[in-house]
Amino acid sequence: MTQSRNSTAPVPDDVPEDVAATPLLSKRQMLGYYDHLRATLAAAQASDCEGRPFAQEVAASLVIAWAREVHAEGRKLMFIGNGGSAAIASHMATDYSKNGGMRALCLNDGAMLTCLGNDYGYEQVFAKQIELFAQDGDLLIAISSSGRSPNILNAVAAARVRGCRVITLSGFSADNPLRREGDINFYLASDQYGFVELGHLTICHAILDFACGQRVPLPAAG
Ligand SMILES: O=C(CO)[C@@H](O)[C@H](O)[C@H](O)[C@H](O)COP(=O)(O)O
Repeated sequence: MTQSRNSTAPVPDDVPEDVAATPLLSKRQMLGYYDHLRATLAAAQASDCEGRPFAQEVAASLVIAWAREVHAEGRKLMFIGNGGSAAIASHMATDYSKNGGMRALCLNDGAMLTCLGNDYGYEQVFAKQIELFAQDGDLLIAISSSGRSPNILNAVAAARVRGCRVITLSGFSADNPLRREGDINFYLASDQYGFVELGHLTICHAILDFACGQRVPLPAAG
């Protein structure tokens, strides 16, 4: 065992040379990242379409109530996002269906995306699917870190035409356009994809876990 250069943590002898030669992450750096993520999440903002602020827990409770209502009325949840947010959309559609017992899907099918992108342009890939599949009373969950992706904004507009309710999750600039478009808008004040994406995933997952009655240890008072 040797010692890493910027930490007191021992490095196993069998670590490959090229890894050992790379400056190692310090535990302080790792904890700093985790702390920053927690602080970003704790400060997450939620508002309605007029920009009136909600407490995070009120917004989360409303989402649970709406998701149950949508299901009871035979309607569905639709998740959309690009890149890392597409992965969140897939993950959430799976979990809201399997664990939450709701009709939930994501609009990420590869053949559909390439077809619509090729035929109508990438800016229409979600809007066209909403025109095809959305019903009055469905709930669209639109996830975009920048809050500026045209295909997400177009999808929200298409969902309105169809009579869907909309929940948005965004980040980066506080005046990003998506943040004004949902009935409920979650916003994370960070300009880094990692924090915004992890934050969005955490918010969506926490809402589902609470909806499923999962017990979570409460933080110490004070
Ligand atoms: O993490 C990253 C950025 O490095 C990507 O996966 C990211 O999700 C993609 O660049 C997306 O296209 C970003 O779109 P959006 O979330 O800002 O709407």
